[in-house]
Amino acid sequence: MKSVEQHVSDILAVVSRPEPIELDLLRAHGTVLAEPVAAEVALPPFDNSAMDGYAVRAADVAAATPQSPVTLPVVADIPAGDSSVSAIPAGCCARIMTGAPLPAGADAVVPVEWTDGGVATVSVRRAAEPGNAIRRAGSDVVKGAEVLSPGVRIGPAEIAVLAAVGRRSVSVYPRPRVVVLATGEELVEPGQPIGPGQIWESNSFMLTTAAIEAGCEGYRYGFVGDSPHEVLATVKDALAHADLVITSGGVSMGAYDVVKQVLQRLGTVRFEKVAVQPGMPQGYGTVGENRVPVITLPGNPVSAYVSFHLFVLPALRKMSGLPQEQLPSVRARLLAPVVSSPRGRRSYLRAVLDYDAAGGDVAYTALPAGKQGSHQLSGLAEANALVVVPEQVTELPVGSVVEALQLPRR
Ligand SMILES: Nc1nc2c(c(=O)[nH]1)N[C@H]1C(S)=C(S)[C@@H](COP(=O)(O)OP(=O)(O)OC[C@H]3O[C@@H](n4cnc5c(N)ncnc54)[C@H](O)[C@@H]3O)O[C@H]1N2
Ligand code: MOO
Ligand SMILES: [Mg+2]
Repeated sequence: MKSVEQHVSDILAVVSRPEPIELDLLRAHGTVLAEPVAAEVALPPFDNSAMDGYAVRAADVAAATPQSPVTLPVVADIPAGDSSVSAIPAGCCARIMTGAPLPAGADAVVPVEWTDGGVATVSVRRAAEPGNAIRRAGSDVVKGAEVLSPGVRIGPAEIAVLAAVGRRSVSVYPRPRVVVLATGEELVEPGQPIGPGQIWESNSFMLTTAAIEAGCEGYRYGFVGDSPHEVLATVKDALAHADLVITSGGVSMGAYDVVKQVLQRLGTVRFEKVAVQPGMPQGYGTVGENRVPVITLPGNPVSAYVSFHLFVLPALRKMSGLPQEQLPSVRARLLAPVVSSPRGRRSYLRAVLDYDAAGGDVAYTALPAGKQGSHQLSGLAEANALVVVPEQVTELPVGSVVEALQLPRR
C-alpha cells in the first residue's frame, strides 16, 4: 500500500498554482497575495499630533505647574487634514487635533487635559517633554519598506495594511473553483423523504463547505446515481467550471463503483490503496482536454472528511498560492484507550483535544470522539483534532502520548 506522504506528493504533482490576477481590495479578501507590497511613502507621511491639544515648544512650557501655569497665545487652529499652518513663532502655540500635521517650530504637544482649553490664549498646567504626543513621519513604516510578502492570506489586517499604503487593488492568486460531485444510487437529497435502502446525501455538502472554508469557490454539483453514462455526462459538464473536481464514492471494489471506470476513460486517473484508516481507497489524476485535476474520495462519510484534510487541503493550498504546511500538530495524552488499529495502516482518530495546564511538556489531552467507524459521522461535529496512530501500532493504553493534528477552526 502507498504511504500517506507519497499520496500527498502525487496529488501535488497534478495540481498547479495559477497565474496571478489583479483584484480590487475588497474582492481580494480571503485570497493569497501574489506580489510583495511596499510602502510608496512613509507612514505616517508627516509628523503629526497623537492627541487633541496644543502644539508648543517644550522650552516655552518647561516651567508650567498647577501652581504656576504658563499662558501662551494661540495663533492657529489645526484640524486633521489641514496643512495650511506651516510654522508657529517662539512663545506661541497652535491648537491641534489628533492626526493633524505638526507645524514647524513646535516640538511637543500638550494634551488639552493639561490646560484650561483656551481658544485665544491657553493656560498650561504641566510641562511637556520634547517629542511628547508627537507621531513622527515613518514611525510606522519607512518609505520603501515591504509591508506584506507574497503567500500571505489576505484577511482584515492585511486589507488594513494594503489600504493604509494606498493600494486599491492587488495581485493575488484567483480562488480555485472546486466542483464537488457525489455518486451513489442510494442517495437522496436532504429535505426529501427516504425510502427503504436509501440515505440522505451528506458528503457533497461537507466537501463543498470545507473547500469554501479553505478559501476556494466551492460548487456543489449534487449527486448522481451509479450509472456510468450519468457519471460521465455530469463529470464532463463539471469540467467546464472547475479548477479541481472532487468526487465522493464509487472508488472501492464494488460492482457498481463506477467512478473508476468512467474517469479512466476520460483521462489519466490512478486508483490506489493508501495505508490509512479511514480513507484507504483513493484516486487522483487529470481529466478532459484541459487536464483538470480530479481527486476521488471514498464514499464513507468519515473517510471523505479525513481524506479531505489529509489529501485535498494540500492541493487547495498549492492551487491557492499558499506555501505547503501540515495541519498544526501537538503532543497529547490519551484519555481513553485505542482498542484496535489496523497494522500497516496509519489511523486518524477524530478526537476532542483540550489544553491541559497540568500536563507539563505534554500540554494537551485527547479524548477520541464517539465511535470511530468510517460510517459513524456523529462524533465528527465535536472533534477538533485527529489523533495519529502509527502504522505499526495496533493498540494504545490510556495515558499514551500521541500526536494530534488540529483541525481547521470553525
Ligand atoms: N471488498 C471491499 N469492499 C470495500 C473495501 C475494500 O477494500 N474491499 N473498502 C472499503 C472502504 S475502506 C471504503 S472507505 C469504502 C469506499 O467505498 P466507495 O468509495 O466505493 O463508496 P461507495 O461504495 O459509493 O459508498 C460507501 C459508503 O458510503 C456511503 N456514501 C457514499 N456516498 C455518500 C454521500 N454522498 N453521502 C453520504 N453517504 C455516502 C454509502 O452509502 C456507503 O455506505 O468501501 C469499503 N468496501
Ligand atoms: O478506508 Mo475506509 O475509509 O475504512 O472506510
Ligand atoms: Mg463502493
